[in-house]
Amino acid sequence: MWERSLVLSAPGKVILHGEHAVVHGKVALAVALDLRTFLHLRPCAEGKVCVRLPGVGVVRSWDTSSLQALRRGVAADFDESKSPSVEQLHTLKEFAGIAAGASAPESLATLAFLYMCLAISAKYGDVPNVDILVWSELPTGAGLGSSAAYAVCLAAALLMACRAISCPLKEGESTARWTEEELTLINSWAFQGERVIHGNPSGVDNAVGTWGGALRYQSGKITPLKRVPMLRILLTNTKVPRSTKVLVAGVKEKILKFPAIMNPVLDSIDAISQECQSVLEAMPANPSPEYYPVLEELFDINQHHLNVIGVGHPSLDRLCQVTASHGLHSKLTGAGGGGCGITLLRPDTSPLAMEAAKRDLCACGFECWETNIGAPGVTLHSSSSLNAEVLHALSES
Ligand SMILES: Nc1ncnc2c1ncn2[C@@H]1O[C@H](COP(=O)(O)OP(=O)(O)OP(=O)(O)O)[C@@H](O)[C@H]1O
Ligand SMILES: C[C@@](O)(CCO)CC(=O)[O-]
Ligand SMILES: [Mg+2]
Repeated sequence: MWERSLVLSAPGKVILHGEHAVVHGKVALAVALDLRTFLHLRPCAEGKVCVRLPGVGVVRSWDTSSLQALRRGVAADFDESKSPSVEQLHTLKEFAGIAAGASAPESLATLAFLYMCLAISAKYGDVPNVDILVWSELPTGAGLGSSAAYAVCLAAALLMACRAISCPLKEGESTARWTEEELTLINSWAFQGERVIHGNPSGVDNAVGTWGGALRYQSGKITPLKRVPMLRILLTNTKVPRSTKVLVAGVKEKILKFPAIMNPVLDSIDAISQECQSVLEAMPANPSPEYYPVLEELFDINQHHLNVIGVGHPSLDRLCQVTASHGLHSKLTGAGGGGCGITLLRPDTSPLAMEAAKRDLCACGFECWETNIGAPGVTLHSSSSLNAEVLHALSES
């Protein structure tokens, strides 16, 4: 029963290779991060739907009856296989008082919630009386899949509230996950949320948010990597804001303008992803340094390609130069244009060298931290299993 208060979470992601190219049918390799978005779901007694999104400054509530009426007005063709239409989004924007061309985080987050709430409930029953709070350990709009983690959490919560999927947490368990079939449904609705936020997503980010681990993604086909070695990755946030939607649209424009020049670059990125996959799958769990030169060279080549397709940024160039001065190799991750970069740490990278690199990166105004990759996908938590920080966020709400 979901009627009690529940907390669920989904991880962010790091794309090792294939960002942008994956939107055009090429291979991407992506891994789940140990930074998560959390959603607290509880029933709202007074016939209301309440949403609080402190990360983007949204506190909204609507009468369930007004959403039900709105749904009747736009619902005819809601389906998880159909893109949200311009007309549907226009109607939802008018209802929520969002300006036509608004692209601010709070507008997109509200629109994605409204779309998913109406579309999911249109398919599975009435608009549920829910109170939803979302908060995140992920920086918003920095290339770590915050939009997908948000959409995956919303999809799982709303599907549970509409009883389209089970509540898998048993008495005495601290965490639980859904069946493959249920995860497939969560993923397909999360993709719709990503469509509202991104325009034309490939689906790789929501796939990682749903399944977690490390995977290869191509045109909707999700293949878990056979073996993933313990990779140490330094994440650096340049703190330069950017929008995935705008960057993805810019790449499309460039491909249309210079197809003979850009398509070979996308093919080369595809080959990089495939080469990287072969290397990773051949590496032992605790790899020795001899595997690293190839991985480092692939980072360097891909970073040049990403600059060619127009998603670089001076802050990312700086990040690469600073780490190179410490013998480390970096590339942007996610949509680029600012946001985050990843630096490959070798097993023989000394703590001293890493501290020196971190100090120089921080001196540029960047924030950096070492991460663990391969985290679990969307998960339901019992309140006793939540860590102190999560409980604190809950008690503040
Ligand atoms: N915690 C959150 N609460 C509500 N909305 C969020 C949250 N995190 C992200 N979003 C939504 O996602 C948008 C950011 O998505 P965007 O795709 O541009 O960046 P990203 O997902 O962090 O990076 P990338 O897509 O490159 O991995 C925000 O504008 C907001 O609408
Ligand atoms: C830039 C992009 O390839 C990754 C964003 O994390 C967009 C997408 O795949 O939807
Ligand atoms: Mg995103």
